[in-house]
Amino acid sequence: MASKKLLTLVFVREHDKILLGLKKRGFGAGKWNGFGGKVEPGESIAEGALRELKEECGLTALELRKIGLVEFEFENDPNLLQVHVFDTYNYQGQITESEEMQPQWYDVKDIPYEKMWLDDTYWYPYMLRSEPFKGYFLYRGMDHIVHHKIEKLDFE
Ligand SMILES: CSc1nc2ncnc(N)c2[nH]1
Repeated sequence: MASKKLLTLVFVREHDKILLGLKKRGFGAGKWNGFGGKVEPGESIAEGALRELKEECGLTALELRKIGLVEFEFENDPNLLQVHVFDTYNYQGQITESEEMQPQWYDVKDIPYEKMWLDDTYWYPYMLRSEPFKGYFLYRGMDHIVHHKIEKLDFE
């Protein structure tokens, strides 16, 4: 029976910069990524996004914008990961390294895609242009995309 796991991903933005975190342990360790994680029982997806952002880098988003949705499946694995992607330009707090993540600002021209998930190069351009999108990626192992699709959405 396939199961759907709800996850969040938040990108903190300045004009031409993006805050990424180097994952220090667990799934995706060693890769740069946005901030996020599992949505816990009893919290909304947005509440989960806010909680993970605060836990992982110390920032509180005062305004979260829904930017997209990315779904992942792995061959021979019944779990579907559904990642809800947000960005924020309006936040407060002190950027703080956590046990999970080492935060660092990047110029959007210098995003280290070679040290990130393969799928990022397909959908970051939509996210960076604030163009709502939906993507789907089927992985074989961790380093090979068998099939993908991506489309623009017209969110409200
Ligand atoms: C291959 S599965 C996957 N999980 C992810 N989490 C966050 N950002 C990604 N690009 C991810 N890809």
